[in-house]
Amino acid sequence: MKDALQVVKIGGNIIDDEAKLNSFLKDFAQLTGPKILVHGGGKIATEVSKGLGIEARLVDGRRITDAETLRVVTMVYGGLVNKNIVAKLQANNCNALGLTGADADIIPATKRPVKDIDYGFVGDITEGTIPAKTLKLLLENNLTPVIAPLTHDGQGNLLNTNADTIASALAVALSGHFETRLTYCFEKKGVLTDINDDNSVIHQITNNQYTSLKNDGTIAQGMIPKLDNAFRAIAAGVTSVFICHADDVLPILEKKATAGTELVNS
Ligand SMILES: Nc1ncnc2c1ncn2[C@@H]1O[C@H](COP(=O)(O)OP(=O)(O)O)[C@@H](O)[C@H]1O
Ligand SMILES: CC(=O)N[C@@H](CCC(=O)OP(=O)(O)O)C(=O)O
Repeated sequence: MKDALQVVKIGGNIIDDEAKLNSFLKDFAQLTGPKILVHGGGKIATEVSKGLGIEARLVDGRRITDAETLRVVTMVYGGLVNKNIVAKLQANNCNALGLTGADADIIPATKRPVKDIDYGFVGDITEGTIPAKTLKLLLENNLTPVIAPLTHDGQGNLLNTNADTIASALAVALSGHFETRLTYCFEKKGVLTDINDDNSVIHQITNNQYTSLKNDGTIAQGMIPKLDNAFRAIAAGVTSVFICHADDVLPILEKKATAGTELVNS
């Protein structure tokens, strides 16, 4: 049987910590079969903005991206973070290829329309518009795409797009070609009933449980868009979706241990 495609997303709190990032990338490099790594980097973008005297503004976890901030995130996500990850993967014998969504037209998007809030240069991905062809070609040639959270509008403009959304959209687009597994890795053990207790992992979560835990405030902040994206992926044909600690990616995906939170479509 052909290996499943692994789409893995790594979040900003791990990327910001070199030792944790190195350890995660060493594990990721060992995953067998086709794989894609989508990275965030929001924390570093905020620090770099601050250093340049630009105040970072986020609404519901989404960065307001004016022209100056777009320049910062292009440098941070498309340059610094993406190329460092690629170099580290090469050191682990993983033939990585770093891309933004503009490269090879991997992720076309549209600038978010202004409603109550003007998010500026933030891109939304329309369902069914990601051409899977190029990624499929790269994967079939044993390359590992490393995707920065930048998309483009087809008119010469880069757009800033949440990395959790990109991971979900890519997994859905490729699920028509591969059995696809999506894993969100971050700095906690999974979705927790007590955010300060890593032993309170919810091992399986259904859509109904998610709604009630969101309503009572147990699930909050960045976990809300992450779970929205994760449930969208599973409803659209992605075989499995996990949310787990970056240290647990290998045991989970090699099915050697039960860890993290698995999403259940019901
Ligand atoms: N119930 C919960 N379980 C785990 N994390 C939660 C929960 N509710 C809120 N969070 C918060 O969500 C954050 C993850 O979202 P985010 O910061 O967007 O992740 P990432 O590092 O992948 O970008 C966690 O760091 C945590 O502070
Ligand atoms: C539009 C938008 O909010 N884009 C995100 C992209 C980076 C990201 O998603 O990084 P993490 O996964 O580390 O949070 C941002 O600029 O923060």
